[in-house]
Amino acid sequence: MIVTVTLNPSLDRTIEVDVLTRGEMIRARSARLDPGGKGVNVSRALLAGHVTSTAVVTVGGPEGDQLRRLLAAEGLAVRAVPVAGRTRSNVTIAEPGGVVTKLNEPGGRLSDAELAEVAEAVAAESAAASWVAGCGSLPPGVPDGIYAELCRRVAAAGIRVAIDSSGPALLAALPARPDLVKPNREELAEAVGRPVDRLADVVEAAHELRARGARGVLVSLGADGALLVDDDGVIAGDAPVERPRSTVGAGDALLAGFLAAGARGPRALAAALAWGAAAVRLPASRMPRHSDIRHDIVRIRSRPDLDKPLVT
Ligand SMILES: Nc1ncnc2c1ncn2[C@@H]1O[C@H](COP(=O)(O)OP(=O)(O)OP(=O)(O)O)[C@@H](O)[C@H]1O
Ligand SMILES: O=P(O)(O)OC[C@@]1(O)O[C@H](CO)[C@@H](O)[C@@H]1O
Repeated sequence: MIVTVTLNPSLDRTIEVDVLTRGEMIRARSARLDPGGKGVNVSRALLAGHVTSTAVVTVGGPEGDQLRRLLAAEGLAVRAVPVAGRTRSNVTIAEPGGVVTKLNEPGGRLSDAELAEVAEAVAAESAAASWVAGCGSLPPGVPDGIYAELCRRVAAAGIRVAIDSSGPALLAALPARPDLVKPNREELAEAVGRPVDRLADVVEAAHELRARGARGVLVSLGADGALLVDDDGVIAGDAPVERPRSTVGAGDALLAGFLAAGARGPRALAAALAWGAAAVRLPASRMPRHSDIRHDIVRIRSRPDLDKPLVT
């Protein structure tokens, strides 16, 4: 059983267009609305993969009510914490070939009292959990140290913790020794303050995050696949997708696949890559079901070519 925590969930509207031209009126090909936010997506992917999960989310305003309805329609187990600020709406413009432009709102402000209610909800829901995953950006009013606090509380209860965030929230979480962090290439580069252009740079930066406290580092690298650095060493892999449809939520599917497969070693990395690739072949942030996942396309390398320049 895996608990996810999303402090800044969203309604994700995806609009498919032939081409995005700034300053013009564009007629869309299609539009769809999904429940969103990184932890929400991890729980949706776990549900699709038949892994028990509960999503702890803040919900506010009419958008929050709609988020609850969308999650209920998907059959997700949700612990909704009502808050005064309204749930944000994020927009994705998707062009053919998987090119996406995202517009993410900052989200409604959370008060200290609301954060205390989230902490209570996490404690209540995680009694039987093997992992708690804190995912996504922090809305206004939330201190950068919130994920560090989550790590300490969850670890004290003997439960493992994964953090998928960026910027100061990710940096502040490291000394609290998360069992896993899942930066993408950009987030990793920001965390170490230098560009990450080759696999060797990724390895070096991941080691740096470990030196600062993270026990395991799973770096998602878009079309370049993913790289795992933990106590067992370094492994990398990829799973090519010929016709990407939407990369939105692929990182969340990757993390879900990794946790679902035991979060260690080549087997977990291979599952992560298969789930991530399956998400990329689906529209918007649709999460893959068993029938969408292809394990035969995954290539795992225990001795990756470190000089290889990254393409995405
Ligand atoms: N073009 C692609 N081809 C094949 N696999 C891809 C592609 N893009 C993404 N993936 C898979 O999805 C995983 C996650 O992608 P990415 O690194 O873009 O995550 P992310 O930035 O965290 O995404 P998000 O925040 O939208 O969930 C990659 O590690 C890879 O396994
Ligand atoms: O603004 P954040 O919290 O960094 O990311 C939010 C978000 O872009 O992440 C998910 C995809 O990973 C989407 O469902 C959602 O819109």
